[in-house]
Order: sequence, then C-alpha cells, then structure tokens
Amino acid sequence: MSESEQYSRNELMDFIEYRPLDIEICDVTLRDGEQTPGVVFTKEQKLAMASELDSMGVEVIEAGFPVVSANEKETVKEIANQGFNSRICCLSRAVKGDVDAALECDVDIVSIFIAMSDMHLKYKYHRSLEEMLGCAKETIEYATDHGLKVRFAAEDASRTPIDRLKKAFKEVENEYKVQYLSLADTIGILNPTTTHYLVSEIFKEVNTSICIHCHDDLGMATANTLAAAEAGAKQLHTTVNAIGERAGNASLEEVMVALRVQYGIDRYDTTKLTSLSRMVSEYSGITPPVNKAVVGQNAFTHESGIHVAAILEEPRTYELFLPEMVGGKRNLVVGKHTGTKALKGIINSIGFCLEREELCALIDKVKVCTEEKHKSISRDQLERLITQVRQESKTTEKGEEKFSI
Ligand SMILES: CC(=O)SCCNC(=O)CCNC(=O)[C@H](O)C(C)(C)COP(=O)(O)OP(=O)(O)OC[C@H]1O[C@@H](n2cnc3c(N)ncnc32)[C@H](O)[C@@H]1OP(=O)(O)O
Ligand SMILES: O=C(O)CCC(=O)C(=O)O
Repeated sequence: MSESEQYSRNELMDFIEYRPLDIEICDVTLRDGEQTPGVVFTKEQKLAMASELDSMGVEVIEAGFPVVSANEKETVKEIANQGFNSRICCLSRAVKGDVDAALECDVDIVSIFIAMSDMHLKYKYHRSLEEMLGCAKETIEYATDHGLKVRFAAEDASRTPIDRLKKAFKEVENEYKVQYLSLADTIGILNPTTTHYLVSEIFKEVNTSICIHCHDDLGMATANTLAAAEAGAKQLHTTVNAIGERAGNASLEEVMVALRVQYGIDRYDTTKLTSLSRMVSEYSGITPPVNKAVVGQNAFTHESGIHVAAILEEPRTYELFLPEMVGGKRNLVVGKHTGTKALKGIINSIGFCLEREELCALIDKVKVCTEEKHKSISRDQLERLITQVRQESKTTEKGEEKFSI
C-alpha cells in the first residue's frame, strides 16, 4: 500500500516555513516512564520493551538510572549488552559515583544532568550556579576520560534564563567533547511557540546536537516536541503511552505517527505501536484513556451513521491514517447514532441480509435499546435483534411483540 493510501498528508505543511527535520528518537519509557508513581518494571519486562523499541528503529533507548538500585544497574547492563542497533543511554547526576555506575553498565551514552534555574538551585541543591556547573564539568570530564559519550542535560531548562543556558552550553561545548546538549521542559511549562523560540535561540548558539525532553502538564508535550524538531532539535524524547512523571512525557506513538504524516519520516516501523502500547500498559498497570491518540481503544472505533456509511466506502473519509499503519484494528459499533446505510453494511459484513422494512425496524429497535441501556449494542445483542425483526416481519398479523436484549 502506498503512503498516500495509508494516511492523509497535511498539505498545509507546504505553506509553512520550517527547518527540514534531522531527527532521531530517544525513548525514555524505561527511565522517565518508570518514574511514574507506582510503576516498577522487572528486568524481563524492560528487556522485552527495549527489544521492541530496537526492532522499530528507535535510535536511542534510555534504559534507566543505574544508581537507583542494584537491580536497576544489572538491568541497564543487560540491555546494553544485547547487541541492539539502538544505542543505550542511562541517566547520571553530576556525581562521579553515578558515572562509575554507568561505566559498569557498558552503556553507549551517559546523560549527565543538572538544573540551572534559580528555583532548583535555591530549593533543591542549596548551591550556587557556579558550584553546580563546576560539578557538571568535572563529571563530564570524568565520563569522557573514561570513554563514555556524554549528553549534558539542562533539567528545568524552560525556567532557566536563556542567556545562562547559552553560556553554560557554550562553555561545556568548548571545553569538552559532548555528543548532545539537552533541554528539558521538566515541569511542562512550554507551549509550541516558546519551545520553538528556546530551541532556535540555542541552535543559533551551539554546534552540538540538541535534545528536547517535554512533559505533558499542559497537554502540549507532543506539539512542543515537534515544534522543537522544526526549530532544529535533533533528539526527541518520548515514552510509550506518554507515561512518566506527573502528566507524563511526549508520547512515542504520537510523535512517531506525526513524524510520518506531517513530515514524511517513514523509517520507523509504526506497525508495532499498538502491540507495544498494550505491552507497556500491561507492565505498567496503566491503561491509556479510550480516546488516547493512536493507541486508545477508540482510536479507530466509529458509531455515527454518517461516518460509518462513508468509512464503508473509503476509511480515509474519517480516519487520518489506517489502523493497519499502527497495528490497530477498525471497530464499527452499532448504537444510538447508527444510520441505515451503516447498519446495512455492518450486518452484511457479519453475514446477514435484511429487506428494507426489516432494516428500518431494526434501526428503531437499536435506538430504543441503546437509549434505554445508555450504551451501544454488542454483536450478540445485534444478532438477537435481527432474529426478532425477522420473526416479527413473518408474523406481522399477530401484532407487535415485545423485544428484549
Ligand atoms: C527530572 C528528573 O527526572 S531527575 C531524575 C529523577 N529520578 C530519580 O530521582 C530516580 C529515583 N531516585 C532515587 O532512587 C534516589 O533519589 C537516588 C538513588 C537517585 C539518590 O538517593 P539518595 O542518595 O538517597 O539522595 P536523595 O534522593 O535523598 O537526594 C538527592 C541528592 O542528589 C542531589 N542531586 C540531585 N540532582 C543532582 C544532580 N543533577 N547533580 C548532582 N547532585 C544532584 C541532591 O541535591 C541531593 O543531594 P544531598 O543528599 O546532598 O541533599
Ligand atoms: O533532559 C533530559 O535528558 C532528562 C531530564 C528530565 O528527565 C526532566 O527534566 O524531566
């Protein structure tokens, strides 16, 4: 199936000026995703998720934060030694002991983070900017001296004065060999416009690849991540099902599908998104809302008569992309909003054929039932109603019979 048969391209993109995207995905489900309160993945679960992410073509997997526990360290090490194509990254404070733990794990990249916002310096570290940046530099030097590739991450970057960020990034870039400079919207304060501004300003200043790490406190994490990519960010951080601290992170499934339908980036195997979402849902104990984009139970479920009638002819009338593109399934539901054309198509698809009058009688019964029970009709219930309608049409002289489902 060609790309255009699988989704509708957003043609308005042709009128928008933006920097051509040069991106990679770093999925942080195993680290920030596991920071979701109450979530604890086993080693086997982390290995299984990492294996799926690798097979989809995700370039970087943030496997964990080794100093958190002995088991965490062992898990990160095992993931790093799987021989995945994805590069494996882990988190580290600006503390040499954290880098030692990363070294024991054989990771490709260590992400050394500090916050430089007044809020975090004053209330979290109780230390000056100079002291914290000094710790970060020493730790970066230690990591690079020991052969690790380094991402220097500015936690709470979105509340850090932009000139302070620029100065710190330039110093680090000039003094050490770092692979990435990361901007974290730790409390999810940004919107797409301010994300674009922040990334553009940093992009003008530095030569190192920029990462963007967005949280969803205002429901804008995916939009902000894409705005960052348009402004020049290279590495986009995501989690499956958008899990993560508080309201979660930018969702892998949304970012990956948006990259494809908005920007034509089709190198990731999006057909695994639904099964990966189910896997993460089972392992984390967190089911995405039914109306969650891409992987929610309703993402390809339709009831309205006008929609279903059109979908039966051409699904793209009411679907931005086909369920097959993300490994999902279309579900046509019979309910209060079902119309005659839709009902005919649905019952034909399950092997029934009714006369016009019978169909009208069936629609009436469907509407009464769904309004009485305040829910849609199951396949079994539908078949029972069809049987009733057929019996009634054969015995009309006996008068109306009461139906029940
Ligand atoms: C935005 C983010 O997502 S950051 C990552 C958040 N993730 C986690 O916190 C993972 C789970 N955390 C843990 O298991 C533990 O907190 C550990 C193992 C990391 C540390 O545990 P502890 O040694 O008991 O320290 P504790 O959690 O009490 O305090 C954190 C210490 O790290 C310091 N710290 C925090 N961030 C940094 C940093 N980036 N660089 C250097 N030090 C830091 C704090 O100032 C504090 O130092 P203090 O003990 O001198 O006051
Ligand atoms: O920027 C990063 O790589 C991580 C920082 C982070 O997890 C956060 O600030 O929420």
